[in-house]
Amino acid sequence: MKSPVRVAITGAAGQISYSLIFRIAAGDMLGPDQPVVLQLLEITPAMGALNGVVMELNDCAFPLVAGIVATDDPNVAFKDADFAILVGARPRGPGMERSDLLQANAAIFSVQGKAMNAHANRNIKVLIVGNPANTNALITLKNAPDLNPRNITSMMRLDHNRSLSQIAAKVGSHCTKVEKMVVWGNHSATQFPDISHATVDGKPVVDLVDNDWYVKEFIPVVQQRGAAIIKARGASSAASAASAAIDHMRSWALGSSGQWVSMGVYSAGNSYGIDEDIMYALPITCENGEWQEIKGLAVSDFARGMMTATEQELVSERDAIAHLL
Ligand SMILES: NC(=O)c1ccc[n+]([C@@H]2O[C@H](COP(=O)([O-])OP(=O)(O)OC[C@H]3O[C@@H](n4cnc5c(N)ncnc54)[C@H](O)[C@@H]3O)[C@@H](O)[C@H]2O)c1
Ligand SMILES: O=C(O)C[C@H](O)C(=O)O
Repeated sequence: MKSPVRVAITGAAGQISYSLIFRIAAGDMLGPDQPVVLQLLEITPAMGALNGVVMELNDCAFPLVAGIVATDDPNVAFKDADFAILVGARPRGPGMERSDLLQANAAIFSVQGKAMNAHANRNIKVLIVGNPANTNALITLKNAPDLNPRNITSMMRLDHNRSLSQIAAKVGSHCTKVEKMVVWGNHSATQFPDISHATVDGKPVVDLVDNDWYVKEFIPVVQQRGAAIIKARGASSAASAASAAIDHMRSWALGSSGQWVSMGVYSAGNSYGIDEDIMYALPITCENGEWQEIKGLAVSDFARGMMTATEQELVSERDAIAHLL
């Protein structure tokens, strides 16, 4: 057995965490030989509910759980953390504009960025899930100047996985046969799920589907999938979001075995001419605990238009919270 690593999770009494924490505890994220200390953060009014989650975790008697910390203090939650998954965020309330949502979350993520900067392991791997995830990640990064910006990422893996499954269903294959999918940009309705490089069983997807399906069905379905789940379930995606967070962290920590994944990363130095001060999802491979951008992919005029639209949205989100950076 390895020595335990510390995994901080925020929003730990919420619905995503109710799936996420138990799967981490079962070894799905870091492997069956990696014990974990779970460091769970909630707001003070939710500490009772968090206590219930801790009771259930104890009742599972997970072999890999080496300790549990439940707290409403970010300085305690992030202490020596090796991994952090920031799920807790302020949801949009009635009458709230997108800019109000950005401001409310800016307050949360600046406090948490500062706490990680002060207390976390210097090599901490951070994933932001709480929406608006990319811009929350940018705020976190700006408030953690002593951490390597490469160690702060935002979640696009749910969009990536949704894309794999839509393509597999369309061509009558399995999602494990779909490779080289890329989702660019923001985790929002402007995201660009790009099939130009994708293959199924090695065959180009663009040869297997028609362009009308790609532009008029596939792209809008993936862009709007979060809203469709909310409509169907009466609540936003939770188990699938947790599963994507597990996939993101596992690929990053243990490697993606040459597979392409989509991750929201700090855009400095990107090879696609994207604004260099946003969190933008790029095509990525992971090896030895590091992510690498896949550089130099061909970009058609159509793709460039889509990549620019989602870039512009991220720039305007950054502008809306610029005074807080
Ligand atoms: N990036 C993605 O792909 C993706 C997918 C699905 C959902 N989401 C987002 O994830 C977030 C969480 O979703 P959920 O369904 O679990 O919501 P939820 O409301 O069930 O849980 C959120 C939890 O966060 C807690 N919280 C709020 N502020 C906090 C703070 N400052 N510190 C610690 N905890 C805090 C709340 O008390 C609550 O328990 C939402 O913002 C949602 O939009 C993102
Ligand atoms: O919470 C949402 O708005 C949707 C969520 O981000 C999702 O993609 O399922």
